[in-house]
Amino acid sequence: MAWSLGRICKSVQRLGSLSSVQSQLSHPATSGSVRTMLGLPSSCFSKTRDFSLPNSSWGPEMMRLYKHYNSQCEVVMEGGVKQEGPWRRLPSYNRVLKYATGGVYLNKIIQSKARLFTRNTGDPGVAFEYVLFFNREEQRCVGIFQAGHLLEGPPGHVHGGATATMIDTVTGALALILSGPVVTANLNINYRKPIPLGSTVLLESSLDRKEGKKTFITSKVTSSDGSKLHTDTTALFVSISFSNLLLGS
Ligand SMILES: CCCCC/C=C\C/C=C\C/C=C\C/C=C\CCCC(=O)SCCNC(=O)CCNC(=O)[C@H](O)C(C)(C)COP(=O)(O)OP(=O)(O)OC[C@H]1O[C@@H](n2cnc3c(N)ncnc32)[C@H](O)[C@@H]1OP(=O)(O)O
Repeated sequence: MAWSLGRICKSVQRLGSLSSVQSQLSHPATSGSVRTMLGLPSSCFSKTRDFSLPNSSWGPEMMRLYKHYNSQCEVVMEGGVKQEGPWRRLPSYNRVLKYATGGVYLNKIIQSKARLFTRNTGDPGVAFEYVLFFNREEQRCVGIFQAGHLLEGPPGHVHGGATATMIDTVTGALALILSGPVVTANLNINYRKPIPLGSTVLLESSLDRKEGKKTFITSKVTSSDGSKLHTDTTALFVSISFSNLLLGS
């Protein structure tokens, strides 16, 4: 059933409430948490597969880092009492809003087939495999990224655009959590060392500063053991009126 524009805008106004985003992120992630986080009913979402959970394509390094951060999402206290840890895993779906991004004016086929392009391959492991974790206290996000063989740029290495996509994803997620609806205004990437295809790398992003509508985030990509610097980045996100985005203006 198609959504009326009024209903979409109403939901989006709730999305604009940073406190609701923050309060949801202060609770353990569940499959429905993003829905609740965005203040949208389930009919606004398409597939519910959470792509940030391990699958058979994840290699040993990807699993090691995943377990490292995931184990810090919940800590067991004396007496076996479980308590929230410093990190939250961020669930990830291939479509957040069925009718987002000017979608109300788009061709219905485009609307129904549109997918988040980092999550649009059927076969696990061939392109972007990643999971994001958020640390509220430290105001930072980490991404663990395993680069599949379809992301080749220079022979045997990851395409710089694919790396930029992952940097945008991790810095964008942090900006969104900290500032509400934003768009990337500037992404300044220094490529220091190529990333071998098939390898797992760590993306770390942290808040530099906020100035009015602007949120500045810094980020680096390293090898999974942190010994090799692949990129360093500064990013600027600008707060937007989310309803303008939906209306296509
Ligand atoms: C995108 C949806 C966001 C919401 C998503 C919701 C749910 C998502 C859930 C999960 C997320 C899943 C995946 C997310 C993954 C990655 C995130 C991807 C994000 C993107 O991939 S997003 C697409 C690419 N992105 C664009 O498509 C932007 C096009 N662009 C514009 O929409 C405008 O250009 C805008 C709004 C940027 C500026 O609007 P404007 O021109 O009206 O300027 P405005 O006055 O508002 O600027 C205020 C202050 O920013 C300064 N400023 C502006 N631009 C600057 C620049 N480039 N360099 C330096 N400073 C700049 C001004 O100088 C002023 O500074 P001051 O206040 O100091 O004067």
